[in-house]
Amino acid sequence: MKKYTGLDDITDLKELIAEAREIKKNPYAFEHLGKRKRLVMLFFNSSLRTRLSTEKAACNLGMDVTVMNFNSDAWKLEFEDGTVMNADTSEHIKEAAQVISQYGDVIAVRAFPTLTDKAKDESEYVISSFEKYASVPVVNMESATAHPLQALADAITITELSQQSKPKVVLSWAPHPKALPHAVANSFIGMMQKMDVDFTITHPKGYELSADVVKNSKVVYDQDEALKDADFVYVKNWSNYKEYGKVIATPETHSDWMVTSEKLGTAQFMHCLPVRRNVIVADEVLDGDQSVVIEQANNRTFSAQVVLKRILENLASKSQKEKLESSRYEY
Ligand SMILES: NCCC[C@H](NC(=O)CCC(=O)O)C(=O)O
Ligand SMILES: NC(=O)OP(=O)(O)O
Repeated sequence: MKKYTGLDDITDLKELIAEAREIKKNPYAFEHLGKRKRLVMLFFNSSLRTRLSTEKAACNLGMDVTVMNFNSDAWKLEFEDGTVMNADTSEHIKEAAQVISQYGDVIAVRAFPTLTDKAKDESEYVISSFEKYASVPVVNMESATAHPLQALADAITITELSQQSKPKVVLSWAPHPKALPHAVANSFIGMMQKMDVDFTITHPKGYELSADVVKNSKVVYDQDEALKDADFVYVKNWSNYKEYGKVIATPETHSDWMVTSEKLGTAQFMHCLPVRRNVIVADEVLDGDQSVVIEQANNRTFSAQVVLKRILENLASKSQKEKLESSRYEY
């Protein structure tokens, strides 16, 4: 694996999940692979799971880790080409990405969307600029439109906990007071399209996600109908996509979309966390036996670790090739 910025970087999902599960059984088996390799993690937004699990994954592989909260600690970055930088941005991504590439062997970035400028968000200008100007592999720790490390952890969790060969998985929108990104839902949908599952999406009318993401996945507007006989219910809020970034359906107008034990039936409950109790989901669900959110978060370590392992292996084979080529040149 050369990088991990989206689900398209996965060539063999089944193998990747199987390998992540092996790593989970034996997390230190490759503790020498990352020796003298450094992961630099850059956060433009808050994080609990991604920050701690990705650092743990890197350490399990013997890597060193540097974490930087970009907004509070670094210079404000300019991403536009040819700008006269006489306002509030102090450093251009062109220099920053090249400089960071000298300090880190892998760069991981978290950068949420503006939720005000759809075109800018969909251009993924932050993570794609890092990809463009960095000379080392880039890992997506949740960008404007995608959260592929989360989706891989979700796929591991469903594979581990499924009691059916083709489980019924439902992604349900739920209300939230704030405008939230589409990234988690987008990547979960993309992942379910790659898996052998019976997949349904449910949300209020008008809350359609990008057609480029949903493709031909089934959408059912009646939540009760969608949830019928589900094996896994994945709940997530997202802000309106058409009226970009707006909160049209609120916890007040759509409290009936909150997931309760009655709605869940016999399904297992999933959420990427953090989750707002009694807004997205009732206490009884999170505190009950059918919630798998803690194990789902545990799998973030193994999703990050399998990705970093594949990237480190690719770096090792690249440097092996370079050594061979330079020794050929000497003779
Ligand atoms: N990384 C996991 C989810 C991050 C983000 N959630 C949030 O911002 C929730 C914040 C709050 O509930 O205040 C999202 O939906 O993409
Ligand atoms: N699920 C997830 O990405 O959590 P954090 O935002 O806490 O990293």
